[in-house]
Amino acid sequence: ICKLPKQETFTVAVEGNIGCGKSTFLEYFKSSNNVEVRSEPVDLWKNVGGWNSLELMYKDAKRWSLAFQSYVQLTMLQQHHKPQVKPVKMLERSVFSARFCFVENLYRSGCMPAVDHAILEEWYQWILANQTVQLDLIVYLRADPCTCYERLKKRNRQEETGVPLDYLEALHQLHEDWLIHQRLFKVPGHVVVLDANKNLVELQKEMEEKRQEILCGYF
Ligand SMILES: Cc1cc2cn([C@H]3C[C@H](O)[C@@H](CO)O3)c(=O)nc2[nH]1
Repeated sequence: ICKLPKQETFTVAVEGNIGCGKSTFLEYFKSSNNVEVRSEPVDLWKNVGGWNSLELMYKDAKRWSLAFQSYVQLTMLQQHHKPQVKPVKMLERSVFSARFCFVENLYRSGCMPAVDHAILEEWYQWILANQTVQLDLIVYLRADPCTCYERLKKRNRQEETGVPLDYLEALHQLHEDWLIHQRLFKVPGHVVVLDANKNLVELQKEMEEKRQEILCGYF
């Protein structure tokens, strides 16, 4: 068996590209009675004071990505900080993927003005310095961009209808740099990689095999 880390609570973040299968993964772990799952607050992003900030960002990233990503930052922080009842807290993405994948992608692709990026970066540095953002393990659902693109199309989320394959390719590269090559940014905690190209049945088998590693977080 594996040993639970000495701290009484254990935080796992499920990371991966758009359409990689995170919701399926979270569904699977929802059934465990010692895990509490915190899905991405997409509904908040789609309705903040009556505005759909997600749609605005996809429609005009230059104008709205700072607004959207700063709201993502706030809501993700709230997810990190909601008091935990069960021993394992499983987050869908984190403040880390917000910064290293999504914000980085918007900035590098020229969709986010440098001043907006600089302001978000200050927020991020302050949060890391002043807030205890606990993260013990990252589960990386690693899938090819084309697989994600097929699933994104099938899911057919209204705000994502204009997302091109190369957007997913850029996000894929940033996830790989962050979680596999670990060149640019330090990864918090330990990374468990699952092959999310697999279909549901095969992926469930892999999740079962790695369940101990994911839930007990032995390193
Ligand atoms: C942390 C974080 C999650 C996240 C999701 N998204 C987008 C990708 C999907 O279209 C949608 C739901 O994940 O939100 C984003 O643009 N920036 C983000 N940052």
